[in-house]
Amino acid sequence: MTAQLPGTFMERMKELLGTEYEEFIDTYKQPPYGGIRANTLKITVDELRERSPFALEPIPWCPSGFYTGEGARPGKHPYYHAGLYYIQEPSAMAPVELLGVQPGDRVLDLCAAPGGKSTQIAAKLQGEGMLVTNDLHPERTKALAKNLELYGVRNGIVLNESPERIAAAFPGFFDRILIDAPCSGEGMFRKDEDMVRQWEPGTPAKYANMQQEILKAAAAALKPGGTVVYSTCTFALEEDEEMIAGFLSGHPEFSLVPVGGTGPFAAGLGPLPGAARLWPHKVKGEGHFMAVLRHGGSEGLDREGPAAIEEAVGAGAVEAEAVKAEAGLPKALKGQADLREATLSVSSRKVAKSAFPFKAAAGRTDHGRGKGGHGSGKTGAAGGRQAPGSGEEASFKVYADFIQELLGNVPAGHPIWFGDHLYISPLPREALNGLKTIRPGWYAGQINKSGRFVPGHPLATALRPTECSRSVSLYSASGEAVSYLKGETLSIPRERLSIKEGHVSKGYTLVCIDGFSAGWGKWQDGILKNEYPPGWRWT
Ligand SMILES: C[S@@+](CC[C@H](N)C(=O)[O-])C[C@H]1O[C@@H](n2cnc3c(N)ncnc32)[C@H](O)[C@@H]1O
Repeated sequence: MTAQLPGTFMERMKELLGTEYEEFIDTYKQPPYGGIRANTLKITVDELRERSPFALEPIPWCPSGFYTGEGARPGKHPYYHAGLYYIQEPSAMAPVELLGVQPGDRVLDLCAAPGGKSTQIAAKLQGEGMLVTNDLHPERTKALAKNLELYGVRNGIVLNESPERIAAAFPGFFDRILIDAPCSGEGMFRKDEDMVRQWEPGTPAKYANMQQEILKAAAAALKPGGTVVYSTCTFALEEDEEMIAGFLSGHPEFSLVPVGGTGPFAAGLGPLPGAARLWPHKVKGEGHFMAVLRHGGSEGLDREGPAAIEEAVGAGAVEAEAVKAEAGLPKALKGQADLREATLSVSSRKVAKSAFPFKAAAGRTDHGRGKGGHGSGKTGAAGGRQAPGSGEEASFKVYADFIQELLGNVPAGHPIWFGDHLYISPLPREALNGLKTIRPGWYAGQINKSGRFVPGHPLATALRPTECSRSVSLYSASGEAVSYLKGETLSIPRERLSIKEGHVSKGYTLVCIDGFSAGWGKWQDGILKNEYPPGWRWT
């Protein structure tokens, strides 16, 4: 690295590390490590390993993560554009591994942009349960939303809120919360020299104040018995062990799950050996700190809360059980009869029309085909834009007919209309009322001026070719995949299409790269018209 490390920082590290200091400081002479993580929503770890165009070496703390080595350019391969892997700094893959996410969980990622850890959480959820992902900075939520779309996440909601407002809307709601805290970034100095330039001796204290507030909000949004993982990419004690020690002393209902000193994780410093550190002179990765915090809610309390709802939904005995289970619902839903809809996981199944109680919007929308090509604008406060209209049933029918032909079923979830744009959400609209919502769910598409349903790009990226009545696979090795990603029209003979029995060859076709969905095309008479959005194209 060329930037000069701040003297105060070096002095402090000498004090922290003692005899290890020389070894630590030598790491700044080496380049940072690069990594990718398999997106297991689309590809298995073994398959990625077999197909990878560059050498992969496993990362010890993340079963789906790999070092890519020098010379690899993972961002310049069609597989990146098909969302098969996320490019991520190796140490940054550790916090989500400690969060213990299971399919079906309700997970909140409070400081999420640009979405590295959110996409990792989504892969662990495997489409079941929900991910509410948030960032305070509006500009940064654009990349967050785009990453959820690129990686084929169906059950994600993107917010642009303060943690306090999220906690107020969702008290005691989430099973697991990740706080990948804004921090002074000392652990990233080798990778990001701008962080060195921005650092001042008072920077850690400035962030510590923010971190305290975020932890407080997370504690309020967590359900009894739930887990919070707090992580930073800094070495400063006041943002790491001291921050967590302070939190624990003010929140006796939480305890630290000891992970430091096990496997690849070094023990935490000073008062908190059970917290975990990744040191750049001990592992192949940048500096990271992690603490796993468990709420000690009693099993009994937990059973009366959200877990009881999940169970009731699973058993199909919904109506009677749901009434008991109000405790774990978002505030906006308390007192509502239809608790069932709050807990449906987003998996493919037939949905009765009566399961969609929300009105289609008759109002204006900012979801035109903008840069992202599929409604990339902000939706505004959920519930604020949509005017109840009489067109709900008609709009839904247009969508349902289209999607039934395309997929053979109607994906489960709550339809949320913004103008003519439809999202399928893991939560009902009311749960998001008053919150700045960037993406209320999986973007399905829009009704155009001619009254036809036009499928959105994120609908395609989250589908498997076997789900779709028409698909075509392009070869990454031949150059045709890159032509598609550049937006070119392709000649594709009918024999290359996979068409399900009873379906015609003409129409929207899922375009795949070596069998992995990448976007839409419209096939007719040997020509595949390109529907890959302009803002996503290969340049
Ligand atoms: C370390 S970065 C997150 C990286 C992200 N988790 C990932 O894996 O891609 C911290 C993020 O916190 C956001 N942030 C800063 N203050 C915040 C606050 N008070 N509440 C929520 N997010 C905040 C920043 O905009 C930044 O995107």
